[in-house]
Amino acid sequence: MKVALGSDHGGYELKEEVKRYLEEARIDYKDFGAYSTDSVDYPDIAIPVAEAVSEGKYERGILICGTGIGMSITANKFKGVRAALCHDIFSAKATREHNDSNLLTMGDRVIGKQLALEIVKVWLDTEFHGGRHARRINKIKEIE
Ligand SMILES: O=C(CO)[C@H](O)[C@H](O)[C@H](O)COP(=O)(O)O
Repeated sequence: MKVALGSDHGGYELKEEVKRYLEEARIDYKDFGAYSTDSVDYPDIAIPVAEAVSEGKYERGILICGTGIGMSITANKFKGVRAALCHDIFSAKATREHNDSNLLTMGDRVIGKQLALEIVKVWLDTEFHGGRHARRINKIKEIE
């Protein structure tokens, strides 16, 4: 699995932790920035990451800002991107099983590092359940 990873300045510290986790787990990823805590506009990072997922260059994306909201709003503008803002384990698991979400967003100013890394692990490891959920996703695809 290839993961496109990005953050703005508000999510930089957590992105670096997620990078360390992906490296330890031997999961292939590309860091699309930010590369420091210098202020950057979240769409400037969300757009290339969501585009890469939309075009199928990366199977999954992870975007982190202060709240995860700006990243989620931006990423969900892209065809085929199903971005899910998750700050708990239940939602992270459910959004994979039910929504086949291909992009995870989180807020570094909202949750702690340990919970965030557990969310990343569950979200990456959980399979889509298909069935009735696929029918619902197809209805979303029809309006894209
Ligand atoms: O996009 C956001 C809110 O939806 C993010 O939390 C940003 O990180 C935040 O808006 C950045 O705020 P700052 O005051 O410029 O650090």
